[in-house]
Amino acid sequence: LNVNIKNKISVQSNGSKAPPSPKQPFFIGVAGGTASGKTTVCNRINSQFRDQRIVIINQDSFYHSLSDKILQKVNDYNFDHPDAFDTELMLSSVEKLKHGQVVTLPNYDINSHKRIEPPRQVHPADIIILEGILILHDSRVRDLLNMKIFVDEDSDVCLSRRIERLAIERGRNIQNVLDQYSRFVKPGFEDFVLPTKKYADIIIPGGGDNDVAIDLIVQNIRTKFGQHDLCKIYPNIFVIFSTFQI
Ligand SMILES: [N-]=[N+]=N[C@@H]1[C@H](O)[C@@H](CO)O[C@H]1n1ccc(=O)[nH]c1=O
Repeated sequence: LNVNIKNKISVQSNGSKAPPSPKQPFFIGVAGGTASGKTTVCNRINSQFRDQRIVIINQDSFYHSLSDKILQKVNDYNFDHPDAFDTELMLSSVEKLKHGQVVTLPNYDINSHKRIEPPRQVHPADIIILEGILILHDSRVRDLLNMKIFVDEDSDVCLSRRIERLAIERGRNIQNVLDQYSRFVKPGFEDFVLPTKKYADIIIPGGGDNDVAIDLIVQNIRTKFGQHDLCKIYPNIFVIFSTFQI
């Protein structure tokens, strides 16, 4: 075990003398079309980590509240455009979490299209997953992510899931769902979501059903955590090693 630890540290401390900084959260971005399987991917990753604290933050929480004026013509509102989101608030929230601060996130209600009470308190965690159709759109958000995932599902599968979810489960008028899809969701996917695929580190074909992809992602996070945990579990060895080095 000693040899193993020593090797790990020698790999770890490539010339860096200072003991490791307090562990920052590991940020994962999960983007992709609506109903592509993003939430399933997030939940399956979440279920693989019991000894780490994981928080999932939905980009949908950051939708701007709609004024009553816009609400009167909500069918003409484009929820699939980047400007529909309060990205500045999302950025400031992520920055705070990165520095170990507790944040208060808005609680957006998709039925009333408004932020409702109470807001959501989010405490810093070991792994923070940001999930949403346009998570990879803003370069400032991308720069904060340690891992960028794009969930790639066929559009017809996404549409059929969306009809099932919105019309069957939530009782929305199917014509209304199809109109919104052709006016906003499909063009929004092609203009804004699909172009962010090129920024992904990992593209998951078949979304949440892709066991191999999920396992590879979980293993990769574990190795990253391995490094992190080593610092956490053996901090004193780091000090000893760096003393000898000096
Ligand atoms: N319209 N439409 N689709 C958007 C978008 O594709 C999806 C993003 O998760 O949520 C949908 N969305 C978001 C906020 C809202 O108030 N209503 C709504 O339908």
